[in-house]
Amino acid sequence: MSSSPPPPEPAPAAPAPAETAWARALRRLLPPGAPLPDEDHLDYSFSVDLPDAPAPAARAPPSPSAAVPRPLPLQRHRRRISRFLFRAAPGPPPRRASPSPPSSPDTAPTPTSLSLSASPLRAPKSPSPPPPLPQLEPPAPAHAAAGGRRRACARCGKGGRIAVAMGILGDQRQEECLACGARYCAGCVLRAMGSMPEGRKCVACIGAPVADPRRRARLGKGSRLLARVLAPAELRQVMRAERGCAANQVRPHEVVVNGRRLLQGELDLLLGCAVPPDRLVPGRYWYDKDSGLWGKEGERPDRIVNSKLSVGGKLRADASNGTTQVFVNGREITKTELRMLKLANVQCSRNTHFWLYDDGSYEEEGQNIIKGNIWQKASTRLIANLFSLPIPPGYSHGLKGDATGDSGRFVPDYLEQKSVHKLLLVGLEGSGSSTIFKQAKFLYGSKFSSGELLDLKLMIQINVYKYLSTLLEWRECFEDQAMKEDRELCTIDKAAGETGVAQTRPSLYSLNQRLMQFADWLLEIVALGDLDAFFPAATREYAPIVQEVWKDTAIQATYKRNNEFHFLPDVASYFLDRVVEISSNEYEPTEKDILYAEGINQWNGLSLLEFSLDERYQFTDSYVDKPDDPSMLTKYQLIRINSKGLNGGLRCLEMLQEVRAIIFCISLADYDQMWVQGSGELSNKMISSRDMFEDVISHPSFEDTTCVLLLNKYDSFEAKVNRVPLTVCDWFADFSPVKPHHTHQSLASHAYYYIALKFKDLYSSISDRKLFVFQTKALERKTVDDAFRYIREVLRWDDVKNSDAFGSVEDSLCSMDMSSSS
Ligand SMILES: Nc1nc2c(ncn2[C@@H]2O[C@H](COP(=O)(O)OP(=O)(O)OP(=O)(O)O)[C@@H](O)[C@H]2O)c(=O)[nH]1
Ligand SMILES: [Mg+2]
Repeated sequence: MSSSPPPPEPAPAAPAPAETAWARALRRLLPPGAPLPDEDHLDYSFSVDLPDAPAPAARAPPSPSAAVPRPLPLQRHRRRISRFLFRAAPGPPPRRASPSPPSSPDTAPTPTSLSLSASPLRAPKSPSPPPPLPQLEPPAPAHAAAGGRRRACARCGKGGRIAVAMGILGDQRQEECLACGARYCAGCVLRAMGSMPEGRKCVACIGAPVADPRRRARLGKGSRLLARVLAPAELRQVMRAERGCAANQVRPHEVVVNGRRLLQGELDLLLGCAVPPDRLVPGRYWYDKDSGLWGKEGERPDRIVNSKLSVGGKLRADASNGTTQVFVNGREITKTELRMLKLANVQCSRNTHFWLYDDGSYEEEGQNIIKGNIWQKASTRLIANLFSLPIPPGYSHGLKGDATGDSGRFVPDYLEQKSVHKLLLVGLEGSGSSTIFKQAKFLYGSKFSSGELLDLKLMIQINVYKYLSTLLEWRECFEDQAMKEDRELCTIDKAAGETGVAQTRPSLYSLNQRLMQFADWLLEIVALGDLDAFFPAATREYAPIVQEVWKDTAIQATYKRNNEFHFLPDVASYFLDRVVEISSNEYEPTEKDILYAEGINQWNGLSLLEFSLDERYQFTDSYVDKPDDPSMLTKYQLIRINSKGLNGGLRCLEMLQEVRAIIFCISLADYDQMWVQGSGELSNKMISSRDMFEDVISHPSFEDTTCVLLLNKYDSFEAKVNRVPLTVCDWFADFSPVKPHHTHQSLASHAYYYIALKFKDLYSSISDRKLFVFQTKALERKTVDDAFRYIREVLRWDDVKNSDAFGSVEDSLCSMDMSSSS
């Protein structure tokens, strides 16, 4: 908090006398007493939670008696965890920066001001914060702001900047002519554009081409204004005409293929073939007739179109600016293509010349022997997909089932030829990234296949043994500790003159001999790293004894002290309670088991999920003609890499091309947890997450990539933060919340905003972009759905921001959904 500027003081509840209609309406949307945000400095870049929980005590930090376990060098234990033993009491109270002085309401941030700086239009009673979707427009593009009149309606002259600001509340938006760029307000658009036989064009512009190529991005995409003035069926017809009419198509002379301008017949051939270049815009392209590879001049291929089309000139060796000295059909390929071929085990030394055919088969020039088929292997298609190289459409169907797991479900049709937003989901182990992935699969993907379920089942079964071994290790530590104390007592008694031999007695943590034998055996296996090998043969055989050990009073007593140790997930008891059921042959993981399981499959490395989201967004009345045309839906590809996969200097991130957004997942509840870093050092888990976050966002591959931070496990965090002070994490040492009486902000919300701002500050110190933050409880599906819709809005807003740089898309859908955060 200290690093962020002091938030504005809460405004008085009554509206100021000079308030505008805009301000009055906005105030109705805000919680009582909330100050109006500064119109020019709205920040929607993080979601907020205006809690419905009653306010706890006025001064928030919990008492020092809620001591947090601190590291205690107890003894060198023979097993791995002893080094990391912690105990709660007796021991020094948690270290705090200093007893925080009572902060004055003037200087400390108030919950109200926090919420407002975050998202003023957040509905107060929602359990999880929906994306900040005010019906506000983004700030005027630079040219419009400067010119003012530029936004006036070309017919009635009304509008301009203030009217657009009024448009925040709904009814003064404008529509732009695709040809000349004139803008019309809702009242004039139908008169100015008539029946729109070619879509959004002034009557006088009918027949004229779409002058600015950047306006092409809007072709066929509806807008809120049109949705208001036209009936849905009419709007669909207009959008279809806009996409399909001849005048709006690219013109032959605007398209250069292999160094030659196209003729009308060639363009017709290109656009009329079964797999045409998607959304062809004016530009210079190269085309490999034999393989069907197609790309922009000087760049790697970006799609595969029909082969053998007689269009354009001859393919040149330097068409894609390759520098690899490896040639495919006469073109020197790019480094990315070479990397992909190498990973696909295609032998390509320097000066190799290949012939590649449209079915993926290839041969070396002059040898006349087909050496293989590059598209046949699922792994090659995956790699191509990750490198954003195109894949032929024919390969998405028949071979879908030839690999297991999500990473085996490659590339449905749309992935090959249409634009897909790649979302990279990462986070430290246990942050919940795989839970979010699984929720996304439940929400938008297909059902878990039988192969995937089997993987999950094996993973759950083996994890039960891991949980038990963790408990057994801690039991040993506690037993040693208890015996040591007992011996000390005996020594004192002896010194006091009592007779008898000082003998250590079994403690609460002692196991009987039979169980002890099993425990020793299991711990040996774990210590040797053999659990995976010994499993799954032992599952069913040992299930009854695992159950017996779990129910034993010694283990239950150990489990009761689980707040004193780490590395045991909350879900351990959920699965251990059902060990016999889980270990049976017939066991099938339920939906809840799948979510609770830690991971996605046994390898738990890389997983892919392709999906699209329903365009009708709950917080807006945005309109897209989706029902008729599913191809209009934006497609996403969620790529989840677990933290182990990111080890080794994040090298695998270099392979990922064109990632549209990083979704970084952090568990809020990690602030008091410990974590063994790659170096073997023990550190606070939140700080380890922070370090990983820094590494990922400063990776050169993601310089221009949008980042959304998901602060997950808010449920655990809410429960924990009242017990364990946030300040136990050194990074949060200056957290000192103040609770003004007129708000109902809980300590958890305070702490959440504080953490969000810490990350935002960190991000802005590294990047000149804005960090978007969203709160999730990944076990609650709705919050994950909200998170993905939020991410969609962030990306749309990004698009609008970019388009606004060209001054062309003020009226696009996106502009209504997400306002500026700059
Ligand atoms: N209480 C609570 N538990 C959660 C939440 N999200 C995930 N979990 C649980 O936390 C555990 C770890 O979550 P994962 O999704 O496996 O974490 P991860 O980031 O995938 O970690 P790795 O797979 O180990 O890299 C699982 O048992 C989840 O059920 C949450 O929001 N609240
Ligand atoms: Mg996991």
